[in-house]
Amino acid sequence: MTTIDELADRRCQPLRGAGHLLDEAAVASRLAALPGWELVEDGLAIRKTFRFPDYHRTMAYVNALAYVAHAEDHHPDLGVHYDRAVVRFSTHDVGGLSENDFTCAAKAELLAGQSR
Ligand SMILES: C[C@H](O)[C@H](O)[C@H]1CNC2=NC(N)=NC(=O)C2=N1
Repeated sequence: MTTIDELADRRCQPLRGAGHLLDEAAVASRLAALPGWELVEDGLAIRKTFRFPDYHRTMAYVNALAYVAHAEDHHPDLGVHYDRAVVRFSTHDVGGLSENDFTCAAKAELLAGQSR
């Protein structure tokens, strides 16, 4: 079984090409470690909506996540709203889901501090 800590302890790697796509079983085992994350777009991406009490806290989270994304050189698509942030990961250089998406989703999850 994959745990969220195992995922979050990894560092993103530069990946390019469809050879880095994760297969269905690999996606399923990683997704099971990420509470509230769902597979979207026919399995090409994962997504979660994080809810916050107000705009200030939403922005604090989004900015912290941007810092992590910069450090990992792997970037989420973000929907930013008053009381929530919609975080979507997919690896455009690979054309779908790679290890990097789950590494960063786990970091995004622990950063929100809502899963422990
Ligand atoms: C060179 C650099 O590693 C790549 O351009 C990275 C940057 N961030 C990225 N972010 C995401 N989400 N997918 C990518 O394929 C990707 N590629």
